[in-house]
Amino acid sequence: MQNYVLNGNKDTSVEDFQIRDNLISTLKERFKTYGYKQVRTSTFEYYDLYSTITGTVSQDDMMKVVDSSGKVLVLRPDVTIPITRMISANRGTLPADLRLFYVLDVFRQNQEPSDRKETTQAGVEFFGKDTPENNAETIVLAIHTMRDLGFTNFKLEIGHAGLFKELIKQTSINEQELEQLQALIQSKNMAEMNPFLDQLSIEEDVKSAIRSIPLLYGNPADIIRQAEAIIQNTEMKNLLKSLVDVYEVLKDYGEEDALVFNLGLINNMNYYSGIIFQGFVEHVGKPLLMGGRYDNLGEQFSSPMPAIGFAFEVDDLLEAHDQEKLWKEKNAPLSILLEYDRDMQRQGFKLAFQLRKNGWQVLTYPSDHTASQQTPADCIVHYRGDELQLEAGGKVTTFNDTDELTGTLSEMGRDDEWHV
Ligand SMILES: N[C@@H](Cc1c[nH]c[nH+]1)C(=O)O
Repeated sequence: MQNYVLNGNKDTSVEDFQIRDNLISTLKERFKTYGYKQVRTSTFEYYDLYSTITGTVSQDDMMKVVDSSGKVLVLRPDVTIPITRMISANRGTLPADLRLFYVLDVFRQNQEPSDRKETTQAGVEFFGKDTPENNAETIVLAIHTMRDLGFTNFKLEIGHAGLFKELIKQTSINEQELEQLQALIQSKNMAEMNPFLDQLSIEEDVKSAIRSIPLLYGNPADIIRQAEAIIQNTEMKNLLKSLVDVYEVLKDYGEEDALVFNLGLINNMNYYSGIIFQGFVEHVGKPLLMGGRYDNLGEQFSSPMPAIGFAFEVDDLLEAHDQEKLWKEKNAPLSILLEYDRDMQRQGFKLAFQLRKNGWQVLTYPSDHTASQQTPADCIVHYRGDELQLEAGGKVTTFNDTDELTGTLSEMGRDDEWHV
């Protein structure tokens, strides 16, 4: 029989959803503490939005649909672009900094058929000037959130989209060669990169600067020193200086240990114009978060809109995390089975209402129900004509009134270790 399961499809079970939900709450709470407010953009967008602007998702990667009038639409392939469009169209020039976050599904057709086509991104976009403080604050938020998620062994790699672009300006290589070169740098494939560069007509010192780019990886202080050797002009000098400035601010946040400079870092999106970064966890080969400055994207809509942002890949975070328990048990409300005698039904429902007001999960059953139908719970409350009893941890306690019962349940609810 056909199983109708799409390649790369992932349904989410009750348990997985709980873990996912806790993870997302953790992200959202942290974003809010840095002043971010949640927004949402439409799932459907005009294909033209992505086909006419530069620095966007590759057209082959977009999932297309046709509406009833024959217009080609795409399922949201990126969030940064529509948010920038939305802000740029509504705000003209920004009167003040604007910090927005989102938790949204992103649809991309990957080369590998087994890859997910639908992923969830939890990200932030900070519309504000390119200053070391703004950039450092955004990076610190990424680090802070990684810590909240319980990751200890992670690194934030920092690079600059402009440095490489500036080097490329010194050459006359075409679009296709550039793509090839970027892929080689990204995979640090020196064995193929050297012969590839040799067959291009590029000046020797620029060539050797490009060659050293993938090697510029490591401790920020060391890399800053080494990078000076590849500087070709004042523009590049200023770009490097801007990275140093951000690094200096990050030191005051006390976060230098989480940082690595990677000047060979190339982010998939082409809209980045300045500092870029990615977050990695030990033993996981792909970045769990990526972001950077994209100061020129707004210009393609109505107005210039300097901005920086990043997004976590929620599905990858879930896979990477080996401490699922941490998320699973956090915030799980106390679950109560309330069994009432049929002639006490009205009072039973009233009690259930009171208990739910405390945020507990309450399931009600008449006391003559079949026990095998019962959903397991942390404890059982028996409400009989003359008695109010709590059955928990193998013990039965009798109460005089519902307030007394609620008091005991509150104590239990606070105790994380508590189980039936
Ligand atoms: N939209 C980027 C991440 C990002 C958010 N803000 C800036 N960059 C991506 O999908 O890779």
